[in-house]
Amino acid sequence: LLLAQVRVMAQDIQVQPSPRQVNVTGKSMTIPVAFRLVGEQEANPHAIALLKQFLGDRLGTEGFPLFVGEKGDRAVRGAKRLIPDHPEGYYLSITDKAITLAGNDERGTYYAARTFMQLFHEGHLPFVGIQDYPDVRFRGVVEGFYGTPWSHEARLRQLRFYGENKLNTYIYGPKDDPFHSSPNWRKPYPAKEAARLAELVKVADENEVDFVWAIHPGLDIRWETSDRDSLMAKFERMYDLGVRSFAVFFDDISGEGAKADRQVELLNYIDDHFVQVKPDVTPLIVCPTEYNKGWARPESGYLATIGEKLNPSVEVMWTGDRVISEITREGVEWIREQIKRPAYIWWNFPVSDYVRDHLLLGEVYGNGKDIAGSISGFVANPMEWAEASKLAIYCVADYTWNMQSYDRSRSWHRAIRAIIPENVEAFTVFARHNSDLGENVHRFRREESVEIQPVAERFMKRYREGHYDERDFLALQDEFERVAEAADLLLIDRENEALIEEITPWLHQFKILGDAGQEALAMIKAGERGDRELFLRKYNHVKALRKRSYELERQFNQNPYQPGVKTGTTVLQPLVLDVFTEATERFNRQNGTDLPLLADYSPCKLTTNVPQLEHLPLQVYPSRVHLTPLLEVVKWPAGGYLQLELDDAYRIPGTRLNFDVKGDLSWGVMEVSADGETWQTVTLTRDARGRLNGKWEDTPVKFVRFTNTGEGEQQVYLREFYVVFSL
Ligand SMILES: CCCCCN1[C@H](CO)[C@@H](O)[C@@H](O)[C@@H]1CC(=O)NC
Repeated sequence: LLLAQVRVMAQDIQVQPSPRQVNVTGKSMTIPVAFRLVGEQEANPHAIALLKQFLGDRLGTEGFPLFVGEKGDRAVRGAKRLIPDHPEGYYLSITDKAITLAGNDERGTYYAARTFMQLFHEGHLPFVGIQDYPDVRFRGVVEGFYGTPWSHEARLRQLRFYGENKLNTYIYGPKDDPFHSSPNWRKPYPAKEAARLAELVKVADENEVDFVWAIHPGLDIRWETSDRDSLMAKFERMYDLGVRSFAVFFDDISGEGAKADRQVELLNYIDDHFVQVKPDVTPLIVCPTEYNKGWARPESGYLATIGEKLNPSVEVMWTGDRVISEITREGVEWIREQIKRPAYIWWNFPVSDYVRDHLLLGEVYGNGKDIAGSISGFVANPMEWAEASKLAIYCVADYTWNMQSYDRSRSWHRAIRAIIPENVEAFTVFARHNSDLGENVHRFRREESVEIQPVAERFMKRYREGHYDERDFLALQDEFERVAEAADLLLIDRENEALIEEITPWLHQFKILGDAGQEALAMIKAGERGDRELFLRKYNHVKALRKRSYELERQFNQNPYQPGVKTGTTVLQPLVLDVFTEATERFNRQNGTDLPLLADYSPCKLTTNVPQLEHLPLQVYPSRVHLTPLLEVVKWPAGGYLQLELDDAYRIPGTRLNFDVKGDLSWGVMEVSADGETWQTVTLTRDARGRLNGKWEDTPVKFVRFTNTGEGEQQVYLREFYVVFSL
């Protein structure tokens, strides 16, 4: 046995998530050529399987002793006192005599094995004593977004990723799976999907992940025993597929399904007659209809009913003070009072189904580090891009395991190394400029391009004043070069093909951004040197790049909500536009020319007095304006209006309203106006799919508005609202 000559200090211990207590002697040993497992019969079989697969042919009947087991098992009898008395806790020790992996429970042993595997790096084993356990009981991901559900392969990769990062929960709840939600929640999965779900459950088990199957019945549930029995039967079928963890989602619904006492009656029934009678089913989870403070209405008594009448063993989910929000101590203490139990956090990040043209690759920050004692779970709702979501998921794993030691920047950098170790630098450049959401209906924003932002701001200010600092110019040029380089390096990356496939449209957009940035800066230099020919070359190149960018937007990631491919929208894109505009305006003044600037205006302005519509982004095309549809129920007060003001007077060959609403739309009227004063009503006709169509072929108009002229508030789903206009 050779004592390795390297000293290993606590900070050299690269274990993810960060362990709670690490004691080192500073010494280490070379890795034994052979190990013998002690305790195989009693220890968690998944931990044993993992170790066997990892150690491979180093494993034999002779060799360095590796004791594995749970508290009480013979193999780890000596370590009993050292095992933390917490769910999923473990004690790990490496000495020159033996290695011990001792779990407080089966999952703890599995985590000890995972930590042991991480200590193998760099070819030696540090002499160490680790006592570790997670802050948050249930940690993981809720696949709960609108949009294309993750593929089967993506889900398998996710489950293995959770095993590696000590996440123990995956909640299956894709809004657009018809067997999870309406219309087929009552029906069993077809054979093929059922087999896939069974495989997911198996792989989840192997990775010590609870596979939670969620049902979303609220859109059309009837409060009768027939639907209750349908739901129970569906849970039984999922149980037969191997599912041992269940959830009921009542989010994003209105009407009958939203009634608290009915929901509670059903949930208690499920708890009493299914969860509590099965020997091996984990606590039932519910997502309430009032799932954030912004939507909680004390007068409705909804949360009070949940708090007082729902069985205490049922977990209640919560997204925070708003639908998309940072989770604070104050916020979780508030909800705990209402529901009379710690909340099970459903964190709506990095979900991007309301900003589908953006990738959210930034750091995970803003959540309190002092909330562990007040919550029972914390699951992240991800993007439809499974691999790209791993960046945030990795950080959530770090944060929920050991909050106090969580470091947002260290975690983010480690996440990138874990996901794409061969192209860390390139992906870091890409991710730091693809993290903000842009203007959105939830007004949730994230930092972006943090390092270069002050340089860009200072440069533009001084450039406009006529004396920029050359060092700032060079720093910006360098960043745009890195952008272009990163895009090309990542486009040919073959190490994580699934990731590259997801982000390829954004990589092409990123390359264009890098080139456009460099060329816009070159316009400045050409202008200063009075080199008209060079200036015009660069000017035309930037315009061509802009056009390519626009065409890319039309070609990729088409969806009815936020189609297109946005990148660097908070700092770099505006900078390119500002530099181009300023340089061109100077050139025009110096040369008496009238080179057009880039068309980046929006020919349409939205005004409304309906709160949920106030910040609705518009999708503007050459002759059409789309409102971004909303996923949630819109409360449209009497007198509430939505108005579009066009940039000129147009005829309207077609306009379409698609409000998914119970009953007719007699309470609303669509009108047009040329001056915003006198209005004419547009006749709307309902088509086969219930959508309302209208048009205005008379005198051209500038304004289109829709008003609730009825008596009371209406609740609608704003599925589609667009106006086609033509000169
Ligand atoms: C604003 C209500 C629409 C949906 C809100 N969030 C997410 C963000 O868009 C979306 O993925 C949807 O599943 C989810 C619903 C939700 O937050 N439930 C607790």
